[in-house]
Amino acid sequence: MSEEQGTSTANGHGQTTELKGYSLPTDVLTGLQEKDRGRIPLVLCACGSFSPVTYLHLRMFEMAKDWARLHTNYTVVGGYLSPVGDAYKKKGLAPAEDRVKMCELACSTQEQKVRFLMVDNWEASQSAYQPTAQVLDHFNHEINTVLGGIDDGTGTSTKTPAKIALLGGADLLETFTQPGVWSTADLDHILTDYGAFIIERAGTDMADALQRLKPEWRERVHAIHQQIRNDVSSTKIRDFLSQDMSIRYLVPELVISYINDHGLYLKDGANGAVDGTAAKNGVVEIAD
Ligand SMILES: Nc1ncnc2c1ncn2[C@@H]1O[C@H](COP(=O)(O)OP(=O)(O)OP(=O)(O)O)[C@@H](O)[C@H]1O
Ligand SMILES: O=C(O)c1ccc[n+]([C@@H]2O[C@H](COP(=O)([O-])O)[C@@H](O)[C@H]2O)c1
Repeated sequence: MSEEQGTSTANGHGQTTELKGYSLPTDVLTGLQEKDRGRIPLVLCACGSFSPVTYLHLRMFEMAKDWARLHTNYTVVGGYLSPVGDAYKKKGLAPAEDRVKMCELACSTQEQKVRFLMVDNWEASQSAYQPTAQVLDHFNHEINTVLGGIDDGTGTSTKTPAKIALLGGADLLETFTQPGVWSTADLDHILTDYGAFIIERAGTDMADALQRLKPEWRERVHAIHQQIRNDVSSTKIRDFLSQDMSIRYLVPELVISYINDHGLYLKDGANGAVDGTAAKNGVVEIAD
């Protein structure tokens, strides 16, 4: 994790802390290729707990990438997992440092030639909770202002602005209309200025969730059906771990090793770590 600098700035939502030495990872952010001429570069940003990251989290990017290529004028040039910070305090949340590390290990399993996924630790490193609108503003700033955009593929080093969009599952979409969860101003900003790519999820009626949105927001949502359904969830993974059941082929092998080495998700029965504290260093507390 990056070291905090001590200065903090308020930017209309909450506090963000400037992180000393922070820079957005861009190692596998690609430029537009010759074949993409005329298309708009798209950067997908998935915000979530990732406690732990699963193969479905990685697969969401593949589904959205295919969908964008087949049904839109966008081309995905990069994807970011942005694990939420410890201040989120959701049940089952392992420490942010561990969740970032597990996401990095998961991304390291990508095949060299087709790599486009990265992990950004900016959100996870903040001591204050960062609303998703603010996280998307962060990505927009880093990619379109700091980097100046994406190489447009003309061979002239000219850059073109990238579209930044939120990537998530249908359960996230469902929360958009649940009272008291999101601020209307934030949703308006997220959907009007960025847009969302939403993956169908078992247990959520995506059509109904879409119908509940204001029409002007609905048209900013790309709703993607899972053609091969995968119902894995981090909750189920934590559940399996707490019962000493196998999670092999649901979670990348390197992530499984990390969980075992750090004794994560063994505490408090089915829901694993509570309030951001995981059972660490093999010290296991069994719930009654
Ligand atoms: N099986 C799935 N199908 C579709 N979307 C998914 C699936 N698993 C996770 N997602 C989406 O991935 C994003 C980040 O996931 P998150 O970390 O919240 O995982 P989760 O499995 O929902 O976690 P938990 O079980 O701890 O609530 C969310 O937008 C979520 O909707
Ligand atoms: O910004 C908001 O107001 C907001 C409201 C609800 C959820 N979110 C984000 O949505 C993500 C939900 O993750 P999870 O694991 O709780 O499904 C997480 O990144 C939260 O920060 C964000």
